[in-house]
Amino acid sequence: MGMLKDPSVKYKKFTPIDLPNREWPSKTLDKPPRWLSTDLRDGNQSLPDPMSIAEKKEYFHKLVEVGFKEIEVSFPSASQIDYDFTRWVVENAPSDVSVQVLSPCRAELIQRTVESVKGAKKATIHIYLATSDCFRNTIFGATKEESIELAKKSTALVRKLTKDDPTASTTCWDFEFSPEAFSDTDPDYAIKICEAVKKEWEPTVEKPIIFNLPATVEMSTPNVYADQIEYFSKNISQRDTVCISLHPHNDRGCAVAAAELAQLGGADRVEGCLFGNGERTGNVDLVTLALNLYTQGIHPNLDFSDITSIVDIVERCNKIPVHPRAPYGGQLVVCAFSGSHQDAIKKGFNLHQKKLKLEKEPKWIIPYLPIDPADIGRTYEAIIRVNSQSGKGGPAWIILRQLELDLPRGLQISFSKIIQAETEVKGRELKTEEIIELFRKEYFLDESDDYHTFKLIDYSISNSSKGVRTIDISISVNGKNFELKGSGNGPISAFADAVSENFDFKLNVINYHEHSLGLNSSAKAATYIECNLTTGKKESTRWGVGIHEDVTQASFLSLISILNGGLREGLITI
Ligand SMILES: CC(=O)SCCNC(=O)CCNC(=O)[C@H](O)C(C)(C)COP(=O)(O)OP(=O)(O)OC[C@H]1O[C@@H](n2cnc3c(N)ncnc32)[C@H](O)[C@@H]1OP(=O)(O)O
Ligand SMILES: CC(C)C(=O)C(=O)O
Repeated sequence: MGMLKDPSVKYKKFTPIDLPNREWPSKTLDKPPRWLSTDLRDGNQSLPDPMSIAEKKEYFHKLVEVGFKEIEVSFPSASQIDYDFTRWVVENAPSDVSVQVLSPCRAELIQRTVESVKGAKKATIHIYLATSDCFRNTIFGATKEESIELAKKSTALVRKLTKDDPTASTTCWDFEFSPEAFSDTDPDYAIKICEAVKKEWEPTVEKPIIFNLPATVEMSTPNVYADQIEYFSKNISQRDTVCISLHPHNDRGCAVAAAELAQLGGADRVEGCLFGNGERTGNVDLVTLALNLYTQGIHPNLDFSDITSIVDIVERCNKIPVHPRAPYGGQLVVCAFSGSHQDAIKKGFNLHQKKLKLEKEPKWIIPYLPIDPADIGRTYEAIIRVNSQSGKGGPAWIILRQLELDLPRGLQISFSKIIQAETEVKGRELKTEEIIELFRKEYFLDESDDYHTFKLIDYSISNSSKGVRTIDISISVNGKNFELKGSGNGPISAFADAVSENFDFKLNVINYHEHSLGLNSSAKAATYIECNLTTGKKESTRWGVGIHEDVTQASFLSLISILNGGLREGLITI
């Protein structure tokens, strides 16, 4: 069948509400909302493979650990499993966590639902009733007035069984009403039914009623939902006795935007799921909402310092993977493959490290990284990964992070060619350990019993005349020992002179860099030397790397590293 040439014959454009004096566009988010997790209800009811009791318990503990104080744990009248789990929660929930349970406006189901939370320290009875024309007419065939009457009757029943029941007075009761499909409901009718419910419940400023205004199916652009919420917030009476809650689904992929804009419209609370699990395309992703606040300098009152453990439990219990590109928690979101991104991130971290020496907590201003991965328990190592799209910055970053070697630009370029060739041979990303192994092998950093390599055995340096140093070196190669003499304006030039005088190739130093490694007594020196290596008519440029406690010996090891490179490539023959 395929797409219609003119979809307007089948799909009606959503009619936005008329809100000429909307204020939300000029507001900003300055504080976190109240949060409700519905992972165990909306999230669970939509799973191909619903959570087991054990998984629900584990998940509940994680939600409490993260800091949720309002958790919708079940639809107790749905099954004995849901009912029994609710009883477990009642017995195990911390006293400051409100246990929320959901019921449709059906008397027998409301009774069962209230029964399920008897004895709870804090409990919220959440009832819902579809109010959009589509739902009301299609499902119930009820008039608007009939729906209002059903909502009033259901509220009165909840009240009778909870805050008005003296035998239930040990529980701190809250009440939530959802005009289901609010985002597709006539705004004035939504207010009318909620006014009727509020009149039945009689909330106070101290104990506000929760009106949860769901985008049960996301029908429009996020700004429209913001308008709907602002309109409701401005027109519901006794606003200070009302908590406006959001429950956006993600059918158009705009749930996060809708939730953020609707908070600007006046909402006080957000219902959603971790990493956006839930019916169809999911509920709004609470991780993204919370960390979006965090990266604006506003603590969300939820703790995602160990986001990896949260990803693990969400994936394991839902049996649905977190998308690799899910904001903040996705496996690929704190890593860069492309060379320019890697270069920018590496430079950003270098700058940040310098600022850390001057101030305790410098502002986080790193290209391409909106959040410090360490803040959410992610390692830097994962930030930069290397494939054929990477340039010199990626491998250099990994060498820096893993070996503390801060390669000079020329050596980065030289080593990146080795890496590029390897990524093309392998046709995939190179693992960190593969890059380290390639680096150590390329620059002979490991003691090798390979007979066909130069080894430094010993050396002594003396001052022969003003500014001239002489050196006696013992080196071995191909199992033979050589005693060499050389002189120069320093140890390195004297070493190069000794080698050049005694073998049929010349070493000419053109670049030198060094830095310390480690701290205090365990400190070592890392040296990086680039030389022109001339043998007969052949000339090549090579880098060498040397690490040793003594900076002079480190330099000599760099030169040895160059000689071994020349030997391996057949530039030098002994
Ligand atoms: C937007 C949401 O996610 S709301 C939460 C939805 N979650 C669930 O439904 C999960 C748990 N549900 C259940 O276990 C069952 O549906 C029960 C226990 C609620 C009802 O079971 P049953 O009586 O067998 O009804 P069944 O599951 O066949 O659903 C059909 C009934 O649902 C009612 N229904 C359909 N849509 C809705 C709705 N949006 N709101 C309220 N009731 C609805 C229908 O009116 C119908 O009632 P009827 O049988 O009296 O005509
Ligand atoms: C029960 C209600 C709040 C719901 O889940 C929805 O409208 O999506």
